[in-house]
Amino acid sequence: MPVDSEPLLRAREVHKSYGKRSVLRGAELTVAPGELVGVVGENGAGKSTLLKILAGTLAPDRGEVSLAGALGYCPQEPVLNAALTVEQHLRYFAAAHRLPDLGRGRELLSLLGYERYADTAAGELSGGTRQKLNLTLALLHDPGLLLLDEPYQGFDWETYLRFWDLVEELRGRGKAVVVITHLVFEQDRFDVLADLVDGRLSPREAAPAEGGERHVRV
Ligand SMILES: Nc1ncnc2c1ncn2[C@@H]1O[C@H](COP(=O)(O)OP(=O)(O)OP(=O)(O)O)[C@@H](O)[C@H]1O
Repeated sequence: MPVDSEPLLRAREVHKSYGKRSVLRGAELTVAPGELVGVVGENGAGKSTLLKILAGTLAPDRGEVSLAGALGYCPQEPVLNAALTVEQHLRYFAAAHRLPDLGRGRELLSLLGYERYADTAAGELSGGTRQKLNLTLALLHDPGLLLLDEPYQGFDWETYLRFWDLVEELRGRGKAVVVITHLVFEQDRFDVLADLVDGRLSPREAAPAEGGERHVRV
């Protein structure tokens, strides 16, 4: 993706405190179409807080976040209705997004390998399958930007690999993906690793894109 393409996300000078605990102190991030950004940092560094602010579910004390286009957000804790089945969740979210049909939802069920749970209530799903539903709902309306807070927690290995295939497919269509990750071994998948230290993001070495330069614009 050319470095001068219009960003899908731009966060400037984001500050956030919980009481006296100052968590974010001027975090900045810019994400371009097709980019895959990993947010890393110690436990408690403020990664989830940052993602909530980027997603608009938490207000910053100060700073600015601008988004271009539709957003998909997968929070760490699935926000599901225990009494509704997987299929009912798809219907509910498809209606909220005014989608014409459940085609994409069914495709994601198949891609993530949990079609057999379509008629199971969310409250009866395993943790990993609940997470698959969480991810499906974030992806349902085919957003341009995805914010994923440790999206593969509880995934078995095959699903984990399918998840990354899905991310590559999204990137191939110009979608940008921001993922909070703890897994050191997967960090060479990212274009940019944004390390959250002392409330600010700084670029960390990530694997160079094959045959080309890498654009680090944190
Ligand atoms: N609602 C809240 N009220 C008070 N303090 C909070 C709240 N949410 C988070 N914190 C505190 O803010 C800090 C950052 O939390 P956050 O969950 O954003 O970190 P994180 O980097 O995502 O952590 P982890 O890697 O453990 O998931 C922590 O010290 C946490 O205890």
